[in-house]
Amino acid sequence: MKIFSAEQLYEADKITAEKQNISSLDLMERAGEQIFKWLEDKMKGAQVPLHIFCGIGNNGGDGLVVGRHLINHGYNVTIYIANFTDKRSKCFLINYDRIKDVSKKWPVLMTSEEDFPEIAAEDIIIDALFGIGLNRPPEGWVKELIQYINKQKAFKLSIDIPSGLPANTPVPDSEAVIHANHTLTFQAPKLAFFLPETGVYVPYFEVLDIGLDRQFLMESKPLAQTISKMEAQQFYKPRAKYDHKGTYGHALIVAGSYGKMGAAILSTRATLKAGAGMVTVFSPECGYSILQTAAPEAMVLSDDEEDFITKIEYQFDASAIGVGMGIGTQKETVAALHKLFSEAKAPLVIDADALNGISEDKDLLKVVPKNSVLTPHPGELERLIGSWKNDYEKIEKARKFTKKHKVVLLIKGAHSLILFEDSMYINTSGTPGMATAGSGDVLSGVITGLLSQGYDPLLATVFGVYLHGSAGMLASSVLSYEGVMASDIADFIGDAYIELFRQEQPPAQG
Ligand SMILES: NC(=O)C1=CN([C@@H]2O[C@H](COP(=O)(O)OP(=O)(O)OC[C@H]3O[C@@H](n4cnc5c(N)ncnc54)[C@H](OP(=O)(O)O)[C@@H]3O)[C@@H](O)[C@H]2O)[C@@H](O)CC1
Ligand SMILES: [K+]
Repeated sequence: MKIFSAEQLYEADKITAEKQNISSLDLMERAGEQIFKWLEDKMKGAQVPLHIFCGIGNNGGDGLVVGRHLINHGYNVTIYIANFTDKRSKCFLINYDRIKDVSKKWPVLMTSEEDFPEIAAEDIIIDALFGIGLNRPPEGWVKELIQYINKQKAFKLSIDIPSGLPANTPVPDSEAVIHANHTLTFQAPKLAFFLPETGVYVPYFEVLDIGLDRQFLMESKPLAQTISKMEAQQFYKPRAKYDHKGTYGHALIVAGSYGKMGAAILSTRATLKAGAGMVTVFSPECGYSILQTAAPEAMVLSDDEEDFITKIEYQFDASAIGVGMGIGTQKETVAALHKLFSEAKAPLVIDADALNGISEDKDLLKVVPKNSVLTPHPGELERLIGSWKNDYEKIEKARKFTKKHKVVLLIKGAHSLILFEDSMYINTSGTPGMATAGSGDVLSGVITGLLSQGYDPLLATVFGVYLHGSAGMLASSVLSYEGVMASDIADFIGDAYIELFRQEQPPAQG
């Protein structure tokens, strides 16, 4: 799914009105009706008190449309207008006026803290204070209203975006944002929903299609693209009957050091599970017996040095190379990486200690081959690109890095981000169960396994991250979030492939 900026959505709004020959008011009616239908479907007439807090812009206008439909259908509704300026939008005013067609109870005008209402824990709050038009921090009693709403135990449903949160720019005041339980957003998800600093305000959201012009949306370059099952299905390369193990390549995994052989086992197993035809692991001597026992399907080459890697030698044409998992940053190891990077003919996945090596030794960065995949977690990323003030600055700096070094950058997190040239992909699979040691080693293995089968580096990364997250979700569904270990994620990669094409069961009749 494409993610657009607030500016693009305003533009889409304008073009839609022109092309469909409708007014902004009609579009607001559509948007409000969609929210109403969603609520009606859940509430089915229940008389739970609903408190709708409206601003004076078009987000407030949406709130008024929802309120009108709810009142019309006999729901128990109170509408409040946060009258923070006199500059009310035209569509707001028309919908304000329309309330009198359905009720004698005029909305409550709020002008200070004294107007804040009592709200019971069982009630429902609908937040229509600010939408994507927020352009400065909420101040004074409006900020207090947001904080007052946050203190309530009642369920909070935000319209379009939690009020106080901008769609795709930094939060002006993190103490003045609605912590929504659920958000119903129009047409496309907003970038803020997926970033670690702002995603906390949007634990759950649904996208409501309000029929904005398809052609405009298709032709506009989005800020980012989310990857879910539908997109991932299209990435899959089917296998042919007469393919053999050579078709899927011979991957090289360079991993492990004394006390960290687990990283080598996990990435090796994940490379095989993702479908590489053959895998050879290169490790220090201490890893030889361990790997032969723990990963019997793989071949093992070992260094002369017992505890860490000092020179990486292999006599075969590797189809892909995954390097860095648990190798440490001994200076001999970093020197061996120099040679590996300079001579490598296969696409590379560079992870963990190999990334730390790059951050410490700028000469090593110079020999990273073009189109390599770098897979930092936030700490490793900071060592690569320096610190950032907020998630948007992080993305900007990371993008500069990918363009300068011509690499694919995968920033790991709850929603991993993949940056390459001007594109950004956001993964949507995964669970908190994957926040466990070794999960990253499995991910590097999956991407290496896909590269080995001929997926190009960007596709291998985007698809690999999706499969890894899906394997984590499947493992969590059987083992619980707490019970999932990295080796379980590797074990469920096969299920993640099957899940790609599993049909959703239709709901049972009656
Ligand atoms: N195409 C679409 O996607 C569709 C969008 N629709 C809906 O429209 C929403 C966007 O509406 P919007 O542009 O009127 O802005 P919104 O967020 O309601 O209000 C902000 C207003 O308040 C002001 N203001 C800003 N910051 C402030 C602050 N801190 N403290 C005080 N005031 C502040 C600012 O005015 P200013 O004072 O700057 O003149 C601005 O006018 C969108 O989220 C969706 O719900 C649908 O109806 C249909 C299709
Ligand atoms: K809102």
